[in-house]
Amino acid sequence: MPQSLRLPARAALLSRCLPELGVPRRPPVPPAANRGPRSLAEMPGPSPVTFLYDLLCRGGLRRLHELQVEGRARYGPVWKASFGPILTVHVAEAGLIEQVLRQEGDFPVRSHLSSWKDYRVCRGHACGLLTAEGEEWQRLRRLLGRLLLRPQAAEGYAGPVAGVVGDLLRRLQRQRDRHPQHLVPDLAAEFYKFGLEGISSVLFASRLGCLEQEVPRDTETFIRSINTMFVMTLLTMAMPKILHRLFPKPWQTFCEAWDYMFAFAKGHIDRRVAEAAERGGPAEKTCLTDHLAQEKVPMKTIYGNVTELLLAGVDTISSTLSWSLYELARHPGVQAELHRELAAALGTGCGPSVTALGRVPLLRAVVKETLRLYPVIPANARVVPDRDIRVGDYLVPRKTLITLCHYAASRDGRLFPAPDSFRPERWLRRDAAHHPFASLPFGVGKRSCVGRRLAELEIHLALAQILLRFEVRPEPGGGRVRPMTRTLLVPEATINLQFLSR
Ligand code: HEM
Repeated sequence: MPQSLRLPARAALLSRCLPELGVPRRPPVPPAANRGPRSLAEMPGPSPVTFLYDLLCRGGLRRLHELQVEGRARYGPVWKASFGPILTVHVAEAGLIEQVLRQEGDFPVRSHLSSWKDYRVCRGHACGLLTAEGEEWQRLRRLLGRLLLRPQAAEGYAGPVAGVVGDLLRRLQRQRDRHPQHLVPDLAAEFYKFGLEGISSVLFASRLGCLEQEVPRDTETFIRSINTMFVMTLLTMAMPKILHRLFPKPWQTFCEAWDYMFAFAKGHIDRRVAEAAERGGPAEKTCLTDHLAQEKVPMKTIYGNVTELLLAGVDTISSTLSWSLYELARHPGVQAELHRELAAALGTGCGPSVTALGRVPLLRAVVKETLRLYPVIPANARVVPDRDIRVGDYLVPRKTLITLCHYAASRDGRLFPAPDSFRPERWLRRDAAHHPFASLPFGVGKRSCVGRRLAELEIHLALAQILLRFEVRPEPGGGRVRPMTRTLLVPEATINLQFLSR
């Protein structure tokens, strides 16, 4: 690894503390020796027909993450492919992902061809932080960054989140007590409910009852709508718009799922705002909706943002928790060591605090390793709208969609020996091969995940409490569960684990 690719320690520390500052400045990657850049026409890649064949006949959209690995093996770290009507340049190597992200500019654009944005335009909804662009995005980002990303802000949510973790434990206990083998079936479904309850406690300071014995029907429908919307996202993007008229079902289903999510969020926001108006003063417990209302953010903008935050806080948390426990169950040695460290740092009896969890680096390493193997967002994207950019040996024309293949990059054997193995210890002693852009589950820089601190808080608190209370084991006779792409990377089959009391 060239020295220039390693982050100076202080810059790395600064970027971790202040992700808002953007991608840390480092010298640009030097051009290939004695050669001008190649054009897009010279870039290798499958023909549209081959790509379509791969998609439709070899496992479809669910295998998109594997196609990243195959693409890199076949064409090298940069290749082009047409995804339906969209031509996209795939970049599947840490150094080149870094090169793209360093050129993303002041207002990074994730994608200019998004069915999510089309839906908002179609229904007249405001964009939230996920879908907004330009100065509108920057205004929202400053505001939400202050309310979610500052360490003190996220720690302020520890109380409500700990309450939700308590409910999760009671629910897991009930589920495993019901089963003769102490199995909790379909863990991801349990953690969807936890994710939704957790993010709602932060957004509305109220509880939805997702973790009660009887789950309210509207929360079940909300979770189903998220699933449907994600399944339809790739399909609606891959279909040229003209086909929406000929085969209206996918676009209709996609819109109905969003309609439900917007209506669900609006109901909760309106209730919260009405309660505040009735009280005529600040509530005892404030929440993000209160903060946005106090900042005089227009209601339409609050609806747009809260809907997107609700959505962003469900699958991401569920997938990460499910895979973490799945891998810990398959690696009893790591689980035993983590349990030992948690018990030593937190003692038994009292619940873990954020400060105490900071004394368990293995917990953080387990989550990082889980997200390296199963990045919830297996492929991200960037578009540089106003200039051509250099990517490796190529000059990529402005406005080209660039797919950042994080799944392939984080399973690159040159940077992660035994790349398909779960080895959390690799994060405890970083070796010379460490590259800061090789595993970027939360992204990096100005447009990185605004919910990162909240997500880590939820995941760390939940894992610590679960492991202090239970030993998790694989389902007796259960097979290997692989990931699949459903826009996000999720388990292909249900993850069922045994929960044995400690
Ligand atoms: C394990 C959990 C999570 C993972 C792995 C994750 C990952 C990501 C990634 C990769 C991005 C895109 C970054 C980029 O384009 O550079 C992102 C953006 C975002 N995430 Fe998360 N996320 C998680 C949890 C959450 C939670 C709990 C929330 C809600 C509070 C959230 C809210 C958002 C928002 C609003 C954005 C858009 C930020 C922007 O465009 O400025 N995420 N997330």
